Amino acid sequence: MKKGLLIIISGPSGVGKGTVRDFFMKDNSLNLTYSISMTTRKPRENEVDGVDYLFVSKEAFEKAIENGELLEWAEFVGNYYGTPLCQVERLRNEGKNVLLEIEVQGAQQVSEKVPDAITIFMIPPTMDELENRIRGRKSEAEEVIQERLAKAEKEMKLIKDYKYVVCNDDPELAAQYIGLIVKRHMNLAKDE
Ligand SMILES: Nc1ncnc2c1ncn2[C@@H]1O[C@H](COP(=O)(O)OP(=O)(O)OP(=O)(O)O)[C@@H](O)[C@H]1O
Ligand SMILES: Nc1nc2c(ncn2[C@@H]2O[C@H](COP(=O)(O)O)[C@@H](O)[C@H]2O)c(=O)[nH]1
Repeated sequence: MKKGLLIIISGPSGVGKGTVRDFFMKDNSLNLTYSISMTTRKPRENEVDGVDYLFVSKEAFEKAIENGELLEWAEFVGNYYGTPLCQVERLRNEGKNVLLEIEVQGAQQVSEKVPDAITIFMIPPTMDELENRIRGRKSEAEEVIQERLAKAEKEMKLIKDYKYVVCNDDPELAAQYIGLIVKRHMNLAKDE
């Protein structure tokens, strides 16, 4: 069986990665599975352990790093985030296309380890709109919003490291575009 594709989506916090994902994950023809990350961040009100993230303690996360259980990991605004390696490998070996929604340092680590990973950077129409979205979500305290916005300015400079850039103006259109990117690479893989 052919190994599944590895797709990375990065983009500043609040750009709408999760919102757009909800649209394209409905398309079964993309054969996509979402890789559930591990994090030390506290769950938001609507988040479920084992669905949105594996919520763990700092100690458990550091143990996972020590044991080599993570494909990549990074610290983002005071918390650890990482991708469990065995989950990604198992799913890809089953022929599933695996989606990682991770920030830029993690994306860089994965690109080095898996050079044929498909990298997509999601941008907002404007930075003011990014601020509106992150504030509109009402999930972070003011101090955290400020930190995330400052981080976003730095992350935007790394667009050049990604193969594709998708602007999330309309989430359905952005999802369609991501679907086309995945289909293109599925067709290329078929011909290999
Ligand atoms: N195209 C869009 N137009 C207007 N609002 C949007 C759009 N896409 C997403 N949003 C809104 O922006 C907010 C942030 O979206 P979302 O939580 O999906 O971002 P994210 O990139 O996954 O954030 P994070 O990386 O912090 O988890 C949400 O309130 C969402 O409803
Ligand atoms: N390097 C990694 N980054 C990750 C992972 N899972 C999520 N993220 C990114 O972290 C920020 C913040 O996420 P939030 O849920 O607290 O808003 C965002 O850019 C995510 O894409 C991961 O496993 N590794």
